[in-house]
Amino acid sequence: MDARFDDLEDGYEETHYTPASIGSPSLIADDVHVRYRVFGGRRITQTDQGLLRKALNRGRRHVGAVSEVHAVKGVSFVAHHGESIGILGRNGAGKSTLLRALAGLLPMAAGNVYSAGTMSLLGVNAALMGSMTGERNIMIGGLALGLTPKEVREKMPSIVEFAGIGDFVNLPMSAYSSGMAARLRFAISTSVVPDILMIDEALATGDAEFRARSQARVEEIRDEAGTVFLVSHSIASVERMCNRAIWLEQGRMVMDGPVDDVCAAYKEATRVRPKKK
Ligand SMILES: Nc1ncnc2c1ncn2[C@@H]1O[C@H](COP(=O)(O)OP(=O)(O)OP(=O)(O)O)[C@@H](O)[C@H]1O
Repeated sequence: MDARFDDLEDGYEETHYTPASIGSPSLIADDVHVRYRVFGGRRITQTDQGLLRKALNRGRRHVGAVSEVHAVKGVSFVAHHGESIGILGRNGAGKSTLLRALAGLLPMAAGNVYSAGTMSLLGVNAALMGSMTGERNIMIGGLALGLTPKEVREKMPSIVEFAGIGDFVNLPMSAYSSGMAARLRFAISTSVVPDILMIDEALATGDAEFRARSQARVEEIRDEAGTVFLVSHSIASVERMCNRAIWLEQGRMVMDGPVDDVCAAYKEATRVRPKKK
């Protein structure tokens, strides 16, 4: 067991949760591990200086220590159609890494992910191009989601309306506010109902009205028997939008269960207690 994991109060054990009324499995994560390799970051010692000189003489590009961050450590669960699963955890717990690995965007060091159906990851960094107009981004995004040019053109007005960007659609996205860009990203990514929608903090931006509309869209997707994953620092968002939650701590799954139980346990564990005098 990871030494720092012992610090967790009450020592929650990993659980394997199967909801009472479920659809068929949509995604299975089996003992998923993700490691990042990090170059540099250590104080240069005299030995390193010697190595550095040698490496430079040989014209190598990467010099310095290589270390590893074991960001996700053996996470397993089964997600079902019709479930909306919140992923909770403190900064650096491995939430975004897990989501990207589930979406197939990061290589896994070990383990497997099996999924049934199309996946769409909606993140703060989802690629839209600043130098292109909103219209062009909608076209490219739509094609990337598997629509034909004709289908994208048909959906264009509803995407623009949902995003609430009006005439800005004809301007380069570099002229958009961050909220407008986030709304357009959300509108494009959900214009085709994916079987599995993964949302990484993307709902944190936008005003109250847009948050309500995006929540309704997420519910629609869930109701169409899709599966939704939501990474958020807002426990309230997870409670509002999810029926199940997974809590990660330092890359490990601490708890998986009904959203109210997991949120209550997470709140209790992360509560700031006044120091005893
Ligand atoms: N590209 C990267 N290279 C090296 N280490 C990384 C990289 N991305 C993340 N990490 C490390 O992996 C661990 C998990 O990071 P991750 O971003 O998945 O956590 P998170 O729970 O989403 O955090 P946050 O809530 O702060 O967004 C952290 O220790 C982080 O420092």
